[in-house]
Amino acid sequence: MQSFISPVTKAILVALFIFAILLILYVILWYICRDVDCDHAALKLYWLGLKVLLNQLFCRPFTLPELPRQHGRVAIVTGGSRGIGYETARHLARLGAHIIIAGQNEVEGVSAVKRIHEENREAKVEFEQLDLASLQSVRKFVQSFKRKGLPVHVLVNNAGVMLVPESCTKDGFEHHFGVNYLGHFLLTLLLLDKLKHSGKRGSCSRVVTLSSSAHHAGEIRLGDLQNRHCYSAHAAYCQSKLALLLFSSHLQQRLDRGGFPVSTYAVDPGMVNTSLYRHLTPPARLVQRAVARLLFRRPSQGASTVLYTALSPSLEGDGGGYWSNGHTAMTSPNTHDPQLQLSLWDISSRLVGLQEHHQP
Ligand SMILES: NC(=O)c1ccc[n+]([C@@H]2O[C@H](COP(=O)([O-])OP(=O)(O)OC[C@H]3O[C@@H](n4cnc5c(N)ncnc54)[C@H](O)[C@@H]3O)[C@@H](O)[C@H]2O)c1
Repeated sequence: MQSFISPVTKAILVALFIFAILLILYVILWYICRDVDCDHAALKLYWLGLKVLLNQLFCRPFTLPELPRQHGRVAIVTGGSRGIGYETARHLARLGAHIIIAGQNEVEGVSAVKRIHEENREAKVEFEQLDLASLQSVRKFVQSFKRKGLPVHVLVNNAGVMLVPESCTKDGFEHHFGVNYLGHFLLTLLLLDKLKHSGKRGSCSRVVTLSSSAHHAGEIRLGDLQNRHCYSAHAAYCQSKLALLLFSSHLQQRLDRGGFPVSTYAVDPGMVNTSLYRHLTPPARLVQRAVARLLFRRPSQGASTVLYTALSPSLEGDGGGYWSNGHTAMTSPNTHDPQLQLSLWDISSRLVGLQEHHQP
């Protein structure tokens, strides 16, 4: 049968249809966010999530190439007892590395160690207590690790929380800022002498930090890092992920200036089906659960770019970047602002009470 609609009219109708769908989705998001929003942070985060999901629908997940055996090498994975961190630790253990799972929940940590041992009797894996919501706990973890006399070749700053209700860490910092960012800032800098001594030219030790595409919706307000002006858990999460990205990039510049054999990588694991989403508002959680099985990545897929940046010889000496789905990815423009990086670094050092000699 002959069609009466010309190709141009067809294209216009398709474009109008897509526009209408996007408009409807935007209005739904706006409705879901209306009670929790502040400076449209929630709306921006969910809109971003929608774009990432569409991208994941059409883009194949990155397939991890074969990675070298890791015998004699030591890796620390924060929050390695579940989700992306667990899959990262499991894979590293399979490759023969000695793994320290660092987490705040001992029961979960011990169970993760047991599961890895069940799969691989030879695995060298242990759990160590680390609560990133307490600077004292971070310092205690580093002291206890240093007493073991082990080197550290890979540090994976993986642990994180998202959209927890408004609360403070033991040191009085906003929870996302304190756990996701400041805790890892202090941990990395306290371990830096170990990382410097464990790496060598041609085989740098590596710091892999889990950021997120959510950083695109983030803003660093140097005068209000605790988000006290107008609190939104959404804005706080996005800010913490942007701060991690600025930290990772600035740390690489400092290490390069000192000629130290340590490389840093910031990673977006994609949207992965883990317990990270448990604090979403009820309507958003309902939608997330409905689409998660179909569109979200599995934790092992989320861990693949983490493992790639942590271990791939092809990335040797190629630090300082932001990686997603096995490739370098675009960051938000303010990530490259050197003054912002430096100011954030100085403020963070002061907040965690870091001595000069710990800074590269
Ligand atoms: N899941 C995703 O879609 C996604 C997307 C982008 C970025 N990320 C990032 O990936 C990382 C891992 O997240 P996930 O999806 O596996 O989530 P998850 O909730 O499964 O795991 C988070 C881990 O962090 C640990 N943790 C939380 N608070 C801690 C604290 N105070 N001290 C020590 N450990 C603590 C938890 O115990 C857990 O092991 C996070 O940094 C997250 O922001 C995840």
